[in-house]
Amino acid sequence: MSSNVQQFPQMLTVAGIDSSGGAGINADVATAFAHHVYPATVVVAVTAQNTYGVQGVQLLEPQIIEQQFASIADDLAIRAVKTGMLGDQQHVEIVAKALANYDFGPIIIDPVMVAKGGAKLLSNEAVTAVKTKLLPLATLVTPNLLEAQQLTGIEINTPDNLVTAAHILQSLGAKNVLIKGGHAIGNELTDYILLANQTEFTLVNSRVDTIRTHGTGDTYAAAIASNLALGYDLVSSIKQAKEYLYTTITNQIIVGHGHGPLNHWGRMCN
Ligand SMILES: Nc1ncnc2c1ncn2[C@@H]1O[C@H](COP(=O)(O)OP(=O)(O)OP(=O)(O)O)[C@@H](O)[C@H]1O
Ligand SMILES: Cc1ncc(CO)c(N)n1
Repeated sequence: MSSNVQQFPQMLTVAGIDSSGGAGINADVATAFAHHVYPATVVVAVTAQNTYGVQGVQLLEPQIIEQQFASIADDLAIRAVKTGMLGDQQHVEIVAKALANYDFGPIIIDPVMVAKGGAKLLSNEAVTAVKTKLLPLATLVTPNLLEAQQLTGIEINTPDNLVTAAHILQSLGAKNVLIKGGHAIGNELTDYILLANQTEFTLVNSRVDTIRTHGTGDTYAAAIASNLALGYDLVSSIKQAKEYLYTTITNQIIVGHGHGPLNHWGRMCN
């Protein structure tokens, strides 16, 4: 019998595992597969979590995190990397050191701070490390409104403040900035993008009336990283990622009783 050999571009996610399968590394892996991209993983944290909230967090020992990076770098050909939940200052620093050391292609930093139910996924002290160690490495940083406020110290309550915050994130070293609007009030959600060449644009979509939005931020960043691994430029990677995300929100699946996960088969339902 003849065999079939195929090659898929490889991406890497550096984040936490969600036992309920909807966010973190689980969302990233599902997103990569849906894009026909092969996902490698560096596990930084294990969470006991469901659609109601986070019940437990365990950060892994530094040595096994460093070993995961080395194992991947020694063997795979990673074309894009994204980071998610990193936990505390020490782990942010370990990850930043590894990302500076190895060439995994474009670096998407999703500065995950708080889970949907309000549980902290990044300690307060770690915010400084994200600013000083991770943002200078970022090809793209993708904060939500609260994360953008924390990182810049700016209260984002007007479109002007939003633009100011994006420029501050650039001055901290992130080349491109995407501030997500999912936490805004109202039925129209706007993401604001400021590119390295100072071009700016927005992506606007209507809010889907659903509580099943567990893992939206992770999925968005993982879809951008997948598109970059496929060879798309940054702007089309962002736009296509947004479309992918929307299909996962509009085609709902029923898992759990709270903030349920997205539907990564969503594209096949349309
Ligand atoms: N109910 C919704 N309907 C449509 N789009 C949504 C909805 N909720 C979130 N989004 C979109 O998902 C993206 C991520 O939104 P958000 O600002 O909530 O990120 P996040 O807080 O990082 O997500 P997470 O809670 O997974 O960490 C945004 O582009 C936002 O417009
Ligand atoms: C492990 C993990 N990473 C990220 C998030 C944010 O969506 C979460 N809830 N859990």
